Formats: sequence, C-alpha cells, structure tokens
Amino acid sequence: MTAKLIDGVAIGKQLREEIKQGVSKLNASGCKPGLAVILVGENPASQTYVKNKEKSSVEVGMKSELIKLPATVTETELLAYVDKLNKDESIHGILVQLPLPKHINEDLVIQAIDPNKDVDGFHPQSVGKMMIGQQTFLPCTPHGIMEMLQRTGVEISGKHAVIIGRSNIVGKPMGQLLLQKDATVTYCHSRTKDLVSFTKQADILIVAIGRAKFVTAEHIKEGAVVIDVGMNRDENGKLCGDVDFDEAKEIASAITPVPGGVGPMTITMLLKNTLQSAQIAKAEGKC
Ligand SMILES: NC(=O)C1=CN([C@@H]2O[C@H](COP(=O)(O)OP(=O)(O)OC[C@H]3O[C@@H](n4cnc5c(N)ncnc54)[C@H](OP(=O)(O)O)[C@@H]3O)[C@@H](O)[C@H]2O)C=CC1
Ligand SMILES: Nc1nc(=O)c2c([nH]1)NC[C@@H]1CN(c3ccc(C(=O)N[C@@H](CCC(=O)O)C(=O)O)cc3)C=[N+]21
Repeated sequence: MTAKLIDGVAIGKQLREEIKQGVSKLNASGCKPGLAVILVGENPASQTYVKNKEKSSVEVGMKSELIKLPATVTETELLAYVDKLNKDESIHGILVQLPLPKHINEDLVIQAIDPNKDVDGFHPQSVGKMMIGQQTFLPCTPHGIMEMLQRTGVEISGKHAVIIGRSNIVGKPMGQLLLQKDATVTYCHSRTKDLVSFTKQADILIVAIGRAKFVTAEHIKEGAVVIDVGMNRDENGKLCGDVDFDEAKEIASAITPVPGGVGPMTITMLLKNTLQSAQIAKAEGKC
C-alpha cells in the first residue's frame, strides 16, 4: 500500500488565500495586521523558521517586525521588549521564538505577553481556555494538524489517536484538540514502556519527539494516518522528520512529509491567529 500524501504546502496555500482576503479587507479599512517576532541568539534552525514566518506574513499583506536580540540579553531587557510590543497598537501578534537561553525564565516571558496578542497560544490563559473549550488562540502546530486532518477528510470521532511527545507546545495541546473532536487519546513519552504496543493501536499517530526517523514500520498499524511533526537533520544533513517516511508510507493510509507537511501549516495558523487578533482589535476600535 502506498499512503496518500497530506500536502501541508497545498493545504496551507488554500488557507493563506482565505487569510489574504481577510487581510486585504482590513487593510482597505486602514487597519494593517502586524506580527512581531522576537528571536534571541543565533540558532540557525530558529533563524530559518523566523525567516519563513516573516516572508509569509508579508506575502499575505501583514506588517512583520523582527526583533533580533543577542544571546546575552537579560531577562529584564527581554521583558521590556515584550512590554513595549504589548503597548504598540500596530502589533496584533507577539511571538517569542523558543527555546530561550538558559538564563531566561521562559514561563515568565510567556506570561508577560498580553493574552490578546498571544498568537502562539502559549500563555496560561490561552492554555486554560483551550482546555475548557472556550474561544481563544490555539497553539499553531496542533491547530494546523487539526486543519490538515479535517481538510483531508480524516475521521476523528471515535478513533484512537496516539501521540508520542508531551511538550507544552505540541504534544499536550494536540491531545486536547483531538479529544475535543471525540478521539480516544493516548499520550506516550520517554518513560512509556513498550511504546510499540501503544503506537500499533493508533488509527491516528502523531509523532513529536525530535529524533530523526525514530518511528519505523514496526510502530504503525496498517491503514493508520501518520502525522510527523519532527524537524531533524539526518546523517547527510538533510531535513527529515521523526518518522522513517519510506517505510511508513507503505503501511499508512495517509502521511505528512517533512519538509512540506506540518511546518508550513504551523506558519499558516500563526497568520490566521494574527489576522483574528487584528479583526478583534478593529471591532474594538483599536485598529
Ligand atoms: N513542524 C513544526 O511546526 C514544529 C516542529 N517541531 C519539532 O517537533 C519535534 C518535537 O518538538 P517539541 O515537542 O518542542 O520537543 P520537546 O523536546 O519539548 O519534547 C519531546 C517529547 O518527546 C518525548 N520523547 C523523547 N524521546 C522519546 C522516546 N525515545 N520515546 C518516546 N518519547 C520520547 C519527550 O518525552 P519526555 O517528556 O518524557 O521527556 C517529550 O515529551 C522537534 O523535532 C521539533 O523541532 C516543534 C514545533 C513545531
Ligand atoms: N514561540 C514559538 N512558536 C513556534 O511555533 C515555534 C517555536 N517557538 N520554536 C520552534 C518551533 C518550530 N517551528 C517550526 C515552524 C515552521 C517550520 C517550517 O516551516 N518547516 C518547513 C521547512 C523549513 C526549513 O526548510 O528548514 C517544512 O517543514 O516544510 C518548522 C518548524 C515553530 N516553532
């Protein structure tokens, strides 16, 4: 069996067309949605993602502001930048690229972001609202995955979704969103014993670990839908996911590639959240 490819670029493109129309409507009324990204340090991978975010936001007609700070920036200085962006009426979305250097308390920085501008959906208020199903900004990667599943016609209700990874930015919220759509959810992580026994039961397998080609044929049930969140380099320095794509595609019914799967959807959802934030500001007479 050869799996159907879930094309994040194509699905993202469709969505970005819709976003572009929303942005141009706002622009015509004199309100330009603005996204600010704070990047601390010189991590080359982070720089690529941040560049992609900047390029994409400009493509849909938004204002994009990149604030690059040295790895030596103090927590106090960083918090002052966040505060300035909180007060800046031309900015509707604030994203602080993670991870931050060890001398900075990540939780403190995330909590400092105005929840109304928390387009990453990482603020405790956003997380809490998501948990109880209230309207809020949803974290971009899991939200993008839900869009991909829905737009591919994958049935979620009653299915067993198994997630490998329990980070605050991917694994944990992923489980919540699937649960809200009536999946039965299992979380696996580094302490899980006999991982294969769980993954083999998955109708939908979401992999967010950060280890190149960790998931192989033996983990996957025939006909499963496999979503690969991983962003790694293989032994030749080539970008690859957490799933061994060549093996998995013979067993799965549908699968996301890396690159070209979850990554582009993450950025698309960031744009969607920023547009939504600007629309709310507009309705409140603040844009
Ligand atoms: N495409 C995109 O848009 C995005 C891609 N990513 C990529 O996704 C991957 C995961 O990111 P993130 O969630 O932030 O990563 P984290 O490092 O924060 O979390 C990794 C998770 O995987 C679990 N894990 C690690 N090793 C194993 C193992 N051998 N068996 C089972 N579970 C394991 C960890 O378990 P434990 O909790 O026990 O330590 C942890 O819960 C990375 O490659 C990252 O680059 C991330 C965000 C967005
Ligand atoms: N505050 C915060 N929010 C994030 O959303 C966030 C973060 N920090 N830190 C890092 C992770 C990672 N992440 C990615 C986004 C896009 C691609 C992406 O566009 N990937 C392309 C390829 C990129 C390339 O060519 O290197 C693809 O998969 O096709 C990947 C990874 C967002 N993250």
